[in-house]
Amino acid sequence: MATQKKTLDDVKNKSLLRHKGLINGSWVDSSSSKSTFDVVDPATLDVLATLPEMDKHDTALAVDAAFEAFKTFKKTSARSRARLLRKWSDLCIENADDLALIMTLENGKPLTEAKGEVVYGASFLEWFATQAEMVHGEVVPPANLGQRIVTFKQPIGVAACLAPWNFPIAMITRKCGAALAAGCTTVWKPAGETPLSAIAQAVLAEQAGFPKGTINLITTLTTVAEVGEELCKNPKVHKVSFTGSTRVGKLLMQQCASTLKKLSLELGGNSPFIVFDDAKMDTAIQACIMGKFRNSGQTCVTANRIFVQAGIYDEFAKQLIERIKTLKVGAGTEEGVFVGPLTHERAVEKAMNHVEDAKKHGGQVVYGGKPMKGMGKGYVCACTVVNDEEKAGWFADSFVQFFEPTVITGMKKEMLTTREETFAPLVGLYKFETEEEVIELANDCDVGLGSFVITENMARSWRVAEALEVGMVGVNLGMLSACESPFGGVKGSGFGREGGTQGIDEYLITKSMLINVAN
Ligand SMILES: NC(=O)c1ccc[n+]([C@@H]2O[C@H](COP(=O)([O-])OP(=O)(O)OC[C@H]3O[C@@H](n4cnc5c(N)ncnc54)[C@H](O)[C@@H]3O)[C@@H](O)[C@H]2O)c1
Ligand SMILES: O=CCCC(=O)O
Repeated sequence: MATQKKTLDDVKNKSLLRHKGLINGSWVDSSSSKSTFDVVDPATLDVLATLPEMDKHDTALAVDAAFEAFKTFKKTSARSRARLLRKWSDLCIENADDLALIMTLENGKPLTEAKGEVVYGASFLEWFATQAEMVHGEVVPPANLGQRIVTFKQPIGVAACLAPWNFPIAMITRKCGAALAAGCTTVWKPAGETPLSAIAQAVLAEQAGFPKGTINLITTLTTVAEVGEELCKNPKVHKVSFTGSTRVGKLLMQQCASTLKKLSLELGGNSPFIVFDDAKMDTAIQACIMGKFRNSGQTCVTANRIFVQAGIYDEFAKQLIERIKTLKVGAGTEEGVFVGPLTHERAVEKAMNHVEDAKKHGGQVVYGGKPMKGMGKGYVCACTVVNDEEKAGWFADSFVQFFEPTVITGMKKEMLTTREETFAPLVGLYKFETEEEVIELANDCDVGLGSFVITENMARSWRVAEALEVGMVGVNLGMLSACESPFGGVKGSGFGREGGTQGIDEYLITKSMLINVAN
C-alpha cells in the first residue's frame, strides 16, 4: 500500500512549528540539560522534530512564571478573558488544516478525524469564553438575622494541565480553556509523543494575546516522571488536571497528597457497548464503528466490551464484519483512510496479547487479529518491543504500528479484554440474554467512564443508563464528545468533570463572606 508522504514542510503557517518549550513568554531550551528527544511519525517512523528534554528545574521555572503572572491575571475581567479565548478559537479555525496535519503526523489519526478534533478543540475555547462570564456566587439566607452571607468564586491559582497523546489538541483546550477562563495561569505538560500540537496551540494562544507567564509549556518524554512530580509537589501549583492511564493517575494523586492539591483525573475506561434485540441494525453498526474505530480504538471512551443480545448476535457480527471490510487502513495523511496506525509500538503488543489471551480462552478470531501484513514496506520495522520467538512471529513481514481491524466472537468474562481496555481496533463480541444480566456484566468492572446503549425502547434506555456505573452514557450513538456536556468518570476512571457547566468549577474556589449587620 503506497503511502502519500507528507511532512512538517507541508505546514503553511511555519510560526506554528516551534521546537522549544515556553517559559514566561520566551521559547526556550532546557536551562539545565542538553538532552533532547525525537517526535516520531507513527506511520513512517520518520523523525518529525527534536525537542528539548526539559526537567524539574525547567518545570520549577515555568511554575514560578505562572505564579507571578497569576498576581495580575486573576484581577482581569471575565469579559477580557472571554475575548482572548474567542480570538484563540478563531485562530484555531483559521489554521485548521495546518493543525490537523501536525496532529496526523505525530499521532497517526486520519486527517479528516484530526480536522474534526481541531474544531472540537476550538469549541472548548468558545464554550469556556461563554462560561467565564457566568461564574457567580450567591446570597445565602442567614439563620442569624444579625448577619448577611454571600459567596463568590475566585480562580484557584496555578493550574498544571497534563494532556495525553490520543487527543493532543482537544485535551489541551478542554483543560487550559477552562483554567484560563476562570482566571488561573497554566503550565502545560503535553505527552512526549505528541507535543507539536500543544506547541502550536500555545503559539496561537500567544497570538490571541494571552499575557506572558499565563501559558507555559514543558516538553518532556523520558524526564516525564520528574516533571510530573515537580508539578504535583510544588506548593505554588494549586490544581493538577491529568488525562491518561489509571496507573499514572494514582501515582499523581499520591504525589499531590503532600500539598493537598485540587485534582481532576480523567483516566482509563472500559466502556460497555450494549446492543439490545430491539435496536435498529444500521444505528448499531454505525455507532459501533465510531465507538470502536475512532482514533484506531485509542480513545478513553472506546467501546471495549461489545455486548449483543442473543436474538441479533449472529446478524450483528455478520453485518459488522461486512462494514469493517470497507474501512481503509493506512497512514493518516492518505486519502480515504479511516483507521490509522497505533501511536505506540507497545500498543500493538498489548493488542496482540489480548488476541492471544482471547484465543486461549475459546474466543474465535473471525476477522483480522494481527499487525498488518505488508504495511509500510520499505520502512524499517520498529519491532523492538518483541523479544521472544513466538511474539516475533506475529510481526514477520509487518510494519508493527498498524493493527488489523479485528473481530473476536465468543468473548468471555475471564478474558483480559474484559478487565482492561485494549486501546486498539479490536472488537470483542459478548453474547447476553437479559437486561439484568448485561447490567451486571457491564458493572463488573473497576473503572467507569463511557458507555453506549443501543435500543429503540426509550424506557429501557433510561433504566439502563441509570443502572450503569459510569460517568457518561451514549444512547444510539458511538461518540460522547460535546463541549457543553460534562466529561468524566467514576470508580477507577477518576473524578472531576471537564466541559459542561461543571468544567470551569474545577479551577475555582468558593469563598464565603459573613457580614455583621447588627451594629
Ligand atoms: N484516558 C485516556 O485518554 C488515556 C490516554 C492515554 C493512555 N490511556 C491508557 O493507558 C494505557 C497505556 O498508555 P501509555 O502507554 O501512554 O500510558 P502511560 O501510563 O505510560 O502514560 C500515560 C500518560 O501519562 C504521562 N505520564 C507517564 N508517566 C508520568 C509521570 N510519572 N508523571 C506525569 N505524567 C506521566 C505520559 O506522558 C502519558 O501521556 C493505554 O493503553 C490506555 O489504556 C488512557
Ligand atoms: O480520550 C479522551 C477524550 C475523548 C473525547 O473527548 O471524545
